[in-house]
Amino acid sequence: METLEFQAEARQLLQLMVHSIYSNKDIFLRELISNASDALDKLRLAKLQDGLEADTSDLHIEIEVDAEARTLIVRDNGIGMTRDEVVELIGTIAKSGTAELLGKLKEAKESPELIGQFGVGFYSTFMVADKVTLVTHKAGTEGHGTRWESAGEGTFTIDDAPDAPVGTTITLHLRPKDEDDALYDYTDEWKIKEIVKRYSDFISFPIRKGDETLNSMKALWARPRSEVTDEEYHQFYRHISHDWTDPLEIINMKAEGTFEYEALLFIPARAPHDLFQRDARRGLQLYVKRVFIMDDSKELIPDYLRFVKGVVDAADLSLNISREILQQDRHIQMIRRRLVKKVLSTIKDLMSSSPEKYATFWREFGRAVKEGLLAEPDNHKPILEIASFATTHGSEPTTLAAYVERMKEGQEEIYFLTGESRSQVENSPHMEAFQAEGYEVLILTDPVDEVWVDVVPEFDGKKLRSIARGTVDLKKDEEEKQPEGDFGPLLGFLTEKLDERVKEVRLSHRLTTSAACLVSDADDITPALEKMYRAMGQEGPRVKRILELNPNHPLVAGLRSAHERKADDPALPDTAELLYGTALLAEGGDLDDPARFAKLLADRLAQTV
Ligand SMILES: Nc1ncnc2c1ncn2[C@@H]1O[C@H](COP(=O)(O)OP(=O)(O)OP(=O)(O)O)[C@@H](O)[C@H]1O
Repeated sequence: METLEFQAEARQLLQLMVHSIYSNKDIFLRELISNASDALDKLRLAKLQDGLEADTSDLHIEIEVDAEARTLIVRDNGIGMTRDEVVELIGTIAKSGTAELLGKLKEAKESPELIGQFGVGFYSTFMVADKVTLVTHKAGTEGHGTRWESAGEGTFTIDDAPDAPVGTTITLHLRPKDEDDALYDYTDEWKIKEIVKRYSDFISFPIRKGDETLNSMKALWARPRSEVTDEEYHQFYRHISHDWTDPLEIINMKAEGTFEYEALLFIPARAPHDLFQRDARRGLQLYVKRVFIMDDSKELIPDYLRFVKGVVDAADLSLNISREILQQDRHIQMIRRRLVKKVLSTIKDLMSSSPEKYATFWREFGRAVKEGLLAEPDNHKPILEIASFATTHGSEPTTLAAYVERMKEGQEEIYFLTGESRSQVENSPHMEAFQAEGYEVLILTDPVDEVWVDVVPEFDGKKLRSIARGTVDLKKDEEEKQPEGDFGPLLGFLTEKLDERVKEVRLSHRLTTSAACLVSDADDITPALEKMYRAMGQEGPRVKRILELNPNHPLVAGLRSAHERKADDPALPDTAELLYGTALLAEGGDLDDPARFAKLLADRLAQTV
């Protein structure tokens, strides 16, 4: 027999379990049944796909209690574990995010939703037991099995188990019952029945106690929606998603005819902590004729809808289907298209039927959904229809349809400005004329916004237009206040002086109070995008922008007269640089040489005091 130590993080998590932070301790049984069900799925699959020799004629889960000895046993005849697997899977928790979870748990005392998000699984047994024994024998291995035992403190023991049958048996040595602490008598037959019915009814293998089968085993996705309670759906959602919070929306689909499939999808109520982590688990579960085939099937749902959870059960696929074949399978691609369509239309329906749910959805997942504008050009329309954006119109986000409805007479384009934050965008000089003239501007501050706006040309026939690009002329029909004097020579002079930084200096129609601003040419990439490419390691040529001057600003008017009086005034090039630097700072940009700018400014200020 060997005594081993739990890994540090596992130990901390166990501590939390022993000193029970959960108010609901019943769920330990759900976790054990869930693991057993997975093990049964795996055995059936190993036989089917890898030709493992195993008896799968009576796959089941068995529960046994002994009131006197105060033990509860959960047994399965599934895949089992090797000794190494036991040590690794049960003794360590190298799951990503565990450290983060522990940090958060320390702050919040009662936080089942946090635990649910990470799934402590097997360790939850220590809420109700002061000793846990696990005996297991891996299918397909000769010789003895393995016995693992722990009191949930620092260590566990591991030993040979000579006569262990294939599968896993877990014995809980129950703590004394303490109903004030929601610790019930888990040897009580009624309690066991109640828990199984509530949490595990849909499990597709029989859960037996004595001669009785406690669960109905009905595949939830095959039952008509009207016959399934929300509670049943929610438990199933937990089983497949390990998310404690109830889902926001449930989607049933059934296709008959040439290619039959059923799907049960869930839109979660909040984003998982790893939504934007590349290595996160994603994808749906794939079944073929009620037989579990694989988890995390990415082929069934595009990346931008990676938060959708659920099951697809296809009738006409081969049980031997591999991931490689899935990727090319025509039927799978068709199912995927239908699922996308259904998810998008469900969200669209939410917008009118339940605006609150929609708002939650967009807050949690909008950033991911917008990636779809890049990935699926064919779906621009349905994606834009369910999108909403911050706007200068008010503090609530707006849909594009609502924006279009509010467009001023004569306005033909949808205006937007990208930036790092709402306040930066709102205070940008580019905004001035639009605000002064009462045009609504969308405020786009997610990194993905910089990118999709380049590939989406229009919505509802209206062009999407960055107000920091190209020329603007908001007062087409009105008589414009003509600036006094001829700016030609000054503009020529500045264009030459600032040649390394800008491609042109011209007069602006978009400024009302600022002296100057920088704009991109209509077809050039924006500085933010340039920065993103650089951050990804792609060096490109720096794209020069255009400096626009406000002819009605005293500084610009003064500059014009100064240049007129004395074109070779040595102070003028410095002023040009200051003007450029100020414009860059105003939009939140970075100066190339801040020290030089500060010196120029200080020298200039010194002359005025
Ligand atoms: N009855 C069992 N038969 C075979 N393997 C098991 C069994 N119970 C647990 N395991 C193995 O131990 C691993 C850890 O189990 P645990 O319940 O701690 O986490 P999990 O099931 O992976 O995660 P979650 O609880 O979030 O589903 C499982 O992934 C599985 O590989």
